[in-house]
Amino acid sequence: MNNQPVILAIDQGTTSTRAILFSATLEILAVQQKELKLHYPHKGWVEQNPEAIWQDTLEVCHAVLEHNVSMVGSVAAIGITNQRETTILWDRKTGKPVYPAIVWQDRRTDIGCEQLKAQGYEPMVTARTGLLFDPYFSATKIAWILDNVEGVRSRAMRGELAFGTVDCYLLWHLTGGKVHATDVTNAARTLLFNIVEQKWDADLLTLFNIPETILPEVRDNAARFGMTDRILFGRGIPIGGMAGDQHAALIGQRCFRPGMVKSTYGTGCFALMNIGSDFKPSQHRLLTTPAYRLNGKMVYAIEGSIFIAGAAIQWLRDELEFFQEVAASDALALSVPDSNEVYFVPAFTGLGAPYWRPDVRGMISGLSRDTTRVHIVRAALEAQGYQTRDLMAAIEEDGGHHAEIIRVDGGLVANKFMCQFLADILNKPVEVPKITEATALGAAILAGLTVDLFADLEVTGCYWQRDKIYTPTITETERERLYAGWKAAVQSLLHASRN
Ligand SMILES: Nc1ncnc2c1ncn2[C@@H]1O[C@H](COP(=O)(O)OP(=O)(O)O)[C@@H](O)[C@H]1O
Ligand SMILES: O=P(O)(O)OC[C@H](O)CO
Repeated sequence: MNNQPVILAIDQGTTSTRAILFSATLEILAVQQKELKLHYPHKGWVEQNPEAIWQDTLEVCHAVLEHNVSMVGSVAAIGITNQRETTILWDRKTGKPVYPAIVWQDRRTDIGCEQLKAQGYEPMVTARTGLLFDPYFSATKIAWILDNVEGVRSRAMRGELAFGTVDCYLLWHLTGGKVHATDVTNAARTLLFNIVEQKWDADLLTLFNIPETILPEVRDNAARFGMTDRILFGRGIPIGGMAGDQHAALIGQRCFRPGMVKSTYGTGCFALMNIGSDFKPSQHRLLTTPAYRLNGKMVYAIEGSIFIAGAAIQWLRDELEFFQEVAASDALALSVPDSNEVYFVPAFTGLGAPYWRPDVRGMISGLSRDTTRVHIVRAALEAQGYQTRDLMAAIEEDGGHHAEIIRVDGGLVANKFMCQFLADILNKPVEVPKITEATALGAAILAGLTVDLFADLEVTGCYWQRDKIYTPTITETERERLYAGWKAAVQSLLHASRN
């Protein structure tokens, strides 16, 4: 019988939805997971069904609690973390979405972003939001729904509709439609939230032609977000933590000191460095974003965003049918000494930082008669290292700190070849924690803070444990030779796409 308090973390990712029960000493007690479908109705469009997102969330929460009935009464708080930027508009009365969720990877608004850039607005937007014009962020997705789905703009103007990223949509449903709120990290990914003044920005709302009536209230990451509707779990449970998945992973990896870096390899890859309490716009086309805000005090991070990481391995599995399980890619990559000069640039949905080219698409180069599928698999895993290397020096310069070590997490870090290659190409040690579910862990920490299971963030540091460390093994000459090949491949792609 377990009478100790436990925390339920909901991690709604792009590829799957997870519910994880954590003990008060932050060990994983139980996990339930369900894969989520992506839909590609047109080239460059990526959508998900919001109702499936909510139903899957409820299903995994019920499953994890049903399998651990003794713990149901012990859930002290819920923490929510989520794929960011993905945009949902729904009817405040019925909860029904007015359109599918437009996923962060969706590129349908790239021309609109180009036009705004050409009109010279980008410096102002970067100074206020830390972001730049790219279809990645929510604002142009919201505007697209308002402008393209019949009747939606007038319903929004009448106050009938609510906008939210996935965290906000889940909170609304978990509280039975009572709370329309988000947290500062998710708000910061919309292009509408001023992260210096920490409020929705009236000029940006005008620029994107978005009515304020649809926006949620913005709260700290550890806050009383509301109680779950009794109908859902038989009793009201406080929702105490909320953060976008990359910010939650920074917390889960305990990167509490300026200069500490984590890189999460899930569907995409996102490397964040904690830069402390001063806002600094990037000089290298990276993003400045809230790391977290607690008791009203903001800590910022510099972020490098890579759109495709694990998704490339899934593509090899599902579309090319190279293997049945993504885990098989590890042994395959290790079965050859190198990638035989093959480079795989996984720009399926454009290139993110530092290139920001929504128009380009993926490329596999260097194919010859003796290329095998194994070389392509290896090149796809190596691409994760190269993409991270593209960001690291810029993150260090923007952040003003040398990163001694990189803490990694996410589904892909189960792949030993990928982790070793990352250490080799970055020329830095790569640390894998015992709990690689850093995202859910971060949400659990935030929820635990609100219900006083932890006095402050720092006390949770003692529960972080390293599982493995990968150290560089290749020579400088080899490292630079490999990286030069990657740079040449990316340049040829960028050049070909411009012509
Ligand atoms: N052993 C592995 N080797 C390579 N890729 C893997 C491995 N295990 C998981 N992945 C990839 O990791 C991704 C899932 O990671 P996860 O952190 O759950 O993602 P998300 O939070 O985006 O849903 C998938 O894209 C999958 O292809
Ligand atoms: O689904 P993930 O874990 O790759 O994360 C998605 C990001 O939050 C998008 O910004």
